[in-house]
Amino acid sequence: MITASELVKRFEWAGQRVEALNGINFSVASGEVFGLLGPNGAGKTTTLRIVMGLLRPDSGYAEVGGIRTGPDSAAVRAQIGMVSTNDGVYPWLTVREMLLYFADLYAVPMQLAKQRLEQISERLELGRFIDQRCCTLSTGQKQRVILARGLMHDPPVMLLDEPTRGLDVVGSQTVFQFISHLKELGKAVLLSTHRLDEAERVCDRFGLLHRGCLMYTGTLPEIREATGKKHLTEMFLSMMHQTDVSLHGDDVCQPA
Ligand SMILES: Nc1ncnc2c1ncn2[C@@H]1O[C@H](COP(=O)(O)OP(=O)(O)OP(=O)(O)O)[C@@H](O)[C@H]1O
Repeated sequence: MITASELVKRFEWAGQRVEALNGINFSVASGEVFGLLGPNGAGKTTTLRIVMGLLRPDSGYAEVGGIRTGPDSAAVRAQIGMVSTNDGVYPWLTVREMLLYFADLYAVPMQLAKQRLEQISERLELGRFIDQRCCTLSTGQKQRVILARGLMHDPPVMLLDEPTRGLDVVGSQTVFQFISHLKELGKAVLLSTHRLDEAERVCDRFGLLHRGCLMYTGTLPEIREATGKKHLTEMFLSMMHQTDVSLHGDDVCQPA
């Protein structure tokens, strides 16, 4: 459902060149949760933005449902629900108004949108604050609304960029239960997170990203075998140590 092929992205900033992605490859099938894990600045958000079609790669490509993504690919965006903590909610609309407005933007018929709203509201427990203005919501409530918004047009693909950022344990738990639910619905889910413990529970496969390189890709047993480490946290630390050593005086990292 999602394919990333040899994605390369560089940024120029204040005369400095940043190699945000160095030719990464992965795929995510329907009904699969793929965890894109990496430290700050590894290139996770850049990857998600390319898949969403918000950024154009310098080379390589991303496809969703067999269609190349890019800033002009409205057909691709209709297939994707994007959840990012940077997304604002409309402060003066109530939760209900905002979710129905987003359904309308995606041309979902009003009757169907209302049905979806009811189902999603039940699943994410929005009922208590659904008629409250978004500016009055707590961080956790707002995040549940953002998750709901990504689902109003029932897309086959969900991109979740740090969906638990700023949430407490209970809020994070709700989000991860929601991700399991997306999997049951047969969605292809691309998840970027720092919550390695939760990722270990909910993801089917992983990509360990560091400095724009996908160092390891596979199921947990496959990455365990490749790294000789049991838990994601240990794999993660070992990967960072290895690349820090190999990057000394060099700008190119070597995926394993
Ligand atoms: N628009 C931009 N202009 C310049 N540099 C950028 C831009 N967007 C991203 N970068 C750089 O590209 C690299 C990857 O950034 P990205 O946001 O993809 O990382 P990330 O893995 O999502 O990090 P985090 O976990 O901190 O959110 C970083 O060095 C970042 O500073």
